[in-house]
Parts: sequence; C-alpha cells; structure tokens
Amino acid sequence: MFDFTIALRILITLFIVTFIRNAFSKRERAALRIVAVLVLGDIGRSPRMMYHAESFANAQFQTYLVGYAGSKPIPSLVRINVELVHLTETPSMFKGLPFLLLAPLKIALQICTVLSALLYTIPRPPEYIIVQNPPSIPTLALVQLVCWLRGSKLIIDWHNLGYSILALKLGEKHALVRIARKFEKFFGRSAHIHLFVTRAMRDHLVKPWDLRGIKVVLHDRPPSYFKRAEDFETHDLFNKLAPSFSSPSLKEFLPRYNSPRSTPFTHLAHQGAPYGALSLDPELSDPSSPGSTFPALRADRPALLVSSTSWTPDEDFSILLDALEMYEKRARQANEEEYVSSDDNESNKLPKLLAIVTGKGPQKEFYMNEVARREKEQGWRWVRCRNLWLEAEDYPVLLGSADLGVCLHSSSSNLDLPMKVVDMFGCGLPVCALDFPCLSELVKDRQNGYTFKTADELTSQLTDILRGFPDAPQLARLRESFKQCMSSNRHTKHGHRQHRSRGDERVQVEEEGDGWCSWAENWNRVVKPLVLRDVEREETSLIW
Ligand SMILES: Nc1nc2c(ncn2[C@@H]2O[C@H](COP(=O)(O)OP(=O)(O)O[C@H]3O[C@H](CO)[C@@H](O)[C@H](O)[C@@H]3O)[C@@H](O)[C@H]2O)c(=O)[nH]1
Repeated sequence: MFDFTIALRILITLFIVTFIRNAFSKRERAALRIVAVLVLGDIGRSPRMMYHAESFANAQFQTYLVGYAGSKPIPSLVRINVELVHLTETPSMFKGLPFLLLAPLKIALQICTVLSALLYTIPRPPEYIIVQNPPSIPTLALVQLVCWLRGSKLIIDWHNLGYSILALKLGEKHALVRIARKFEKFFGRSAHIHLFVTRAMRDHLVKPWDLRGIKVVLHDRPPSYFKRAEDFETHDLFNKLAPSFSSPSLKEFLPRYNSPRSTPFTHLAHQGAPYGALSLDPELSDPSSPGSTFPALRADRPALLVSSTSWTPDEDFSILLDALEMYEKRARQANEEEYVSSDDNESNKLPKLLAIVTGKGPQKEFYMNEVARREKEQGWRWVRCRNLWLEAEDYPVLLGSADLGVCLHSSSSNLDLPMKVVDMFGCGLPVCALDFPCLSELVKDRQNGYTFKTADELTSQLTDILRGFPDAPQLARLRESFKQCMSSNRHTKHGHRQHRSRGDERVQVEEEGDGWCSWAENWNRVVKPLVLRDVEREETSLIW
C-alpha cells in the first residue's frame, strides 16, 4: 500500500536540501524560452491554462503544464508537444476527514508535490512560470519562492479571488477567510506580469492591492475550432452518444431513431429532398438506396438546451431545475388537448426540451437525483435533463449543435466571467445567463443573449424563444441579432496601445477592447509581445 507518511518525509527532506543548496549557492539563471504553466487543479478541466500552454508552445516555448491528471486534456496539447507534469493527488483515505483537519494535510502534500514538480521534474529553470489564481494557498507563495530560487519571471493569471470562494463556504467574517485574503494580497502583489480575466478584476485589484508589475486584461476567448456544427458533425456526435440515450425514460421521450442512420436530432436525407419531410420514409433514410444521402436535422427533433456547470455553490442549479419544471407545466398547457382550444395554432406550441448539462463537480449527484425524482413523481412528458461529460473534441460539437445555452454562473467575487459562455458564443450559440455585476462585459441583454435573475424569468425566456420550434420566430430573431452583435464586435473595438513605465523600462502594453476574436488572436496581440520582448529588443539592436 502507498505509504503516504514516508513519501511526505522524503519530499520534505528533498525540499529542505534543495532550499539550502539554492540559498547558499549562486542563483540559477533561467533558461530562455522555457515556461511552466501551473494549475492546482485537474488539467483537463482548466481550459484557460491549457490554452495558455498551447499558445506558449506555438510561440516556440518549451512548455510544461503542471497540474492534476483527471479529465483528458485538449488534443492539440499532445500534437504540439506540451509536456504534462502530474501532481500527486491527496490519498482518498483522507477525503472523509473534517475540513479543518483535511485542509492542512492537503496543503502539506500540495507544497511537496508542487515544489518537486517545479524544482526537479522541470530540469532547467523556466524563463516564465505562469500560475492560475485561485487556488492561492499555497500556490502563490510557492511560485514566488521558486521564481526567487530559479530566477524565473512570474506571471499571475487572475481568474478569480481565492478568499471569496472560501467565503462561500465559511462566511465572509471567518478568521480563515481573513487570513486567506491577507495571504493572497501579500503573495500576489509582485509579479512580472498580472493578467486579468475582466476589466472589473483589474480595477478591483491594481490600486487597492497595490499590484506591482505589468498589468493587462486578457478576456477569455474561444479557440478557433469552437464553431457552429455542420449537420454531419451533429449526426456523428449523436451516433457516438447513442449509448447515453438508451434509458427507457429517454427512449420514450425522444423521436424514434435507428443508429447509425438516424439519431434523435438527425437522419440521412436525399439531396434535394424537402427539408423536414424525410424522417418517416425509411427508403429515403437508407444509405444503401441509390443516390447520395447526407445527414440533415429532423423536423421532429426536440429543442436542445445546453448548460455547463462546475456543480459548485456559486452556480445554483436549482434555478434551472425550477425553470424546467415550470416549462413542463407551460408545455402541457400549450400542447395538450384538455388545455388547448381549437383557435390555438401550431405556432403557439412548445417543443419537447432536452437539457444536457455538461461538467463535473461536488453537487452533481445531489441535483441529478433531484432531477430524477421530479421527472418521475411529476410524470414529465415535455422535458428531460441529463448530465454528460464529453471528450474534449466532442464538447464544441455539442455546443455547436444546440439551440440555446443556459449559464448559471454567479461570480463569488463578482469579478470573473463564465468561460462556458465564451465557449457557447464561439459555437454561435446565444445564451440565457444569470445576471451579476460585470456580466455585461460579455453578455449584452437582447443582443447576444438574455439575462435573467430568477427561475420565473428564465422560464418565460425559454418559452418565448422556443415557441413554434423548429420554426421559432423569436429564436430566429435572437440568432440574427447574435450574429450581428458578434460580427460588429469583431470588426470594431480592438484594443489600443499604451506605454507604461516599469523601472527604467518603457513597456508597450496592448490593451484589449471588447473585440470578439479567437483565443490565439487575442493572446498573440496581448501576451506574446510581453513575453517575447527581449527578442524584439535583440532584433532592434541588430538592425541598428
Ligand atoms: N471536455 C469537456 N470540457 C467541459 C465539459 N463541460 C465543461 N467543460 C469545460 O469546463 C469549462 C467550464 O468550467 P467552469 O469551472 O464551470 O468555468 P467557468 O465558471 O465557466 O469559468 C471560470 O473558470 C475559467 C477557467 O478557469 C475562468 O477563465 C473564468 O474566468 C471563470 O473563473 C468549459 O469552459 C469547458 O472548457 C465537457 O463536457 N467536456
């Protein structure tokens, strides 16, 4: 059996020896063009850090991505040779301990495993270490120490504030929250570069925390392969997902299909056949019949709603659950004979609604049990809700195949924006998003989506948008204004250059505007010039 205490002792001894050796010998000189990207979390569930790693590697850096193994990372990391360095997990036997006992044990192990990764596994000192905050404890202190020992430059990527997440658990006034805030402020103050996910976060931190270093906003943006799905991609995806839709309650809910020729959303159609008139004709759906067939959306498909959540307390899933329950009631009123008068026409009907919730996290089991309970006890006929975790390459196809996205993110600090909405926008998907301060940096109400505050409001938005589906006029209008909003953003407000003083240097910083573009375009414009500044300087001095 794995002896945790022996491993811990070995790691602590190694750390002390290294520390003394480094403290009393000449500091190492960092090697140019090596970067360590550190996240104290599951690498595969840390999209922004994976994108940073990809961008550094594309800028010819030898790139190490340090974090926990778990979900599969994006495939491009393997292609471009990013080296994954895995941290040791907290042994599962500790997981049942109370928080106040578990926390120090977990931190002790984190200290050992992070130091061993940054000091030993990465053989030459990196030029840059870029760290995700939060979590802040113990990471911020560790990276400051390693940068001091190895002569690396620190980049802090401010995603949110660690102490504000702890406050959700312990309450704002708790002594540990106050200590965590002081820790974050002290160890987060100095860095070579501070990156912020929003302007609101930059403004909140720069002056009040007296941050030192280059400070620049880098909004989340989707990679270029996040796009609207073609019908054949939707067809392939739902064929692949067929085993996840095999439960009796889903089978009776979804239109009949015959994989691989048809799925609940698509079928094989003949070129030139009228849209929507095909699914009932088995001859036409048979790929072996003469003439070319191609996958097309079926007219009797349910509306597809996608929501992604980390199942944490700052994303209150009960809002969506209540909204789905109310949608079920309204769909019965709109569609079922006992409620509908003969004057009511088709365009007032509401479609069946399949909500797919992606994501992993602590509250998943609780809420999915609640979904199953309500579905069964109330005999839902118009709504189903299922949780899935998709392979990294399938996740954008699901978003690109959906009709509407829902986001329940409410920031613990009111300073960070949901990456999942960025993903949805990249896939051409308008969203209904829970409102909170600073959301307007991303979601413009009634332009690229709707904002809501309560389950009631969300239900009204769902029914308005989906009424008459698949020929839903409100959905068509929303898609049109979404397209206009994103394309006008793309061509207008790009950033402007600013000069900032940094010691005796004048630093040119590209300030980001609201412009919509891909992650790579944004990173190359904002971060690349900062991390390759010495190259520019060398090139300039060669010219002169
Ligand atoms: N492969 C896969 N990935 C998924 C799936 N579902 C969600 N994800 C990944 O999980 C991310 C959402 O994770 P959250 O933890 O819910 O992030 P967020 O609230 O939307 O955004 C927060 O984290 C970002 C990244 O750390 C921050 O950049 C952002 O500011 C914010 O703090 C998505 O962007 C996507 O990359 C899935 O089924 N499969």
